[in-house]
Amino acid sequence: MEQVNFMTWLENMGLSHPLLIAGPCSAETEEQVMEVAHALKKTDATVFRAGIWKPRTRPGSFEGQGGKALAWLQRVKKETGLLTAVEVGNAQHAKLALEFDIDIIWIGARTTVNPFAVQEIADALQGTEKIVLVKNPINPDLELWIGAIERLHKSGIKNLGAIHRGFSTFRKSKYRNIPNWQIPIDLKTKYPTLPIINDPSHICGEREGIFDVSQTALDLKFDGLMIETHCHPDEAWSDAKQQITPDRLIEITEDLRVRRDTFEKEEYLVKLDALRKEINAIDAQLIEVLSNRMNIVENIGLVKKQGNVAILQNTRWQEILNKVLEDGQSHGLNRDFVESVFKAIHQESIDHQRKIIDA
Ligand SMILES: C=C(O[C@@H]1C=C(C(=O)O)C=C[C@H]1O)C(=O)O
Repeated sequence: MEQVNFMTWLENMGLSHPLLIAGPCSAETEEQVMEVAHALKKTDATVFRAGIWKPRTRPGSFEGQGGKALAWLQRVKKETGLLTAVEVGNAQHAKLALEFDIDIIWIGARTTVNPFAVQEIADALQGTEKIVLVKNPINPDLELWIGAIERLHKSGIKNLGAIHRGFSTFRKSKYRNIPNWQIPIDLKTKYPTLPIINDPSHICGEREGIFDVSQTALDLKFDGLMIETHCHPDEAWSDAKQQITPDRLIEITEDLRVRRDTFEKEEYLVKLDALRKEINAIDAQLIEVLSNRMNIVENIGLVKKQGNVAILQNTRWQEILNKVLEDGQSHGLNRDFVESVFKAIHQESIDHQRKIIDA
């Protein structure tokens, strides 16, 4: 995909703050949709979202009102001036969204994982001037996310963007979908102008964490937020726990801080420069230390080869891991961080020893 300015559609909105997309998880009734939309007029929201085709994990949950809710969204636009956004899961949905003049069409996380479905949607939307956003796939796979965006781009769709809604995990976590911030950062590195919207509602899966995740997103220079909003969240037909009221949305956006891209004052730049030099020196030391460690690991590999002993020595590895976790804690380092660093080191040690033993 060539580097074009993907930011144009967002710049054309002329906003003085990050883009805010808000609205209920699901369009339930025409009254509910209109009530939320009118309440959102007093917030910073520019776009009204509502799910009308809901991919549910198991049958029997509310699966959305389907095509008939598209007319309700048209009424939202007419009465409130808000732009409208829906999720599409197949080509038929995409065609209907175009027919009903929906402004923003997004591809859901469960659809992004399937290149066949994405291609069919890209074909249905071919050449559209509408804004098309791609949610990250449920699994932490940057290439799959990029692939979906590229399919749309190849279909002549210029007004593109991404939505970061977090990733499924088997690990216990305070999030419903772990953010894995490095993945959207990698996407931004590859396509610097591609707008990325953060979806704290799906990352958190509950109301409490929404402010913190939104602030993190703004600190990482995300271009907007998509926050599920409902006038009576506890009575919502889907995802009741993660929806907030329009009043709470106002409180959150008032408290959020938008940071500058770069420092304006020289004195800060001087301080920053000195600290960055220290970081550079420490990074050089880290590389040196890691390389020394691998040399010793390789020597152990030679001994193992002579003795015909297996690479993995789990008792020793557990002893190391427990020791570093303890040391890490006393140095104020996050446990998950220390664990993932040392697991990566252990994996690399195994790879180095394999080269020695299998040589
Ligand atoms: C280096 C060794 O080989 C493997 C790698 C380890 C490490 O990187 O610290 C620890 C145990 C082994 O699974 C070893 O046996 O000590």
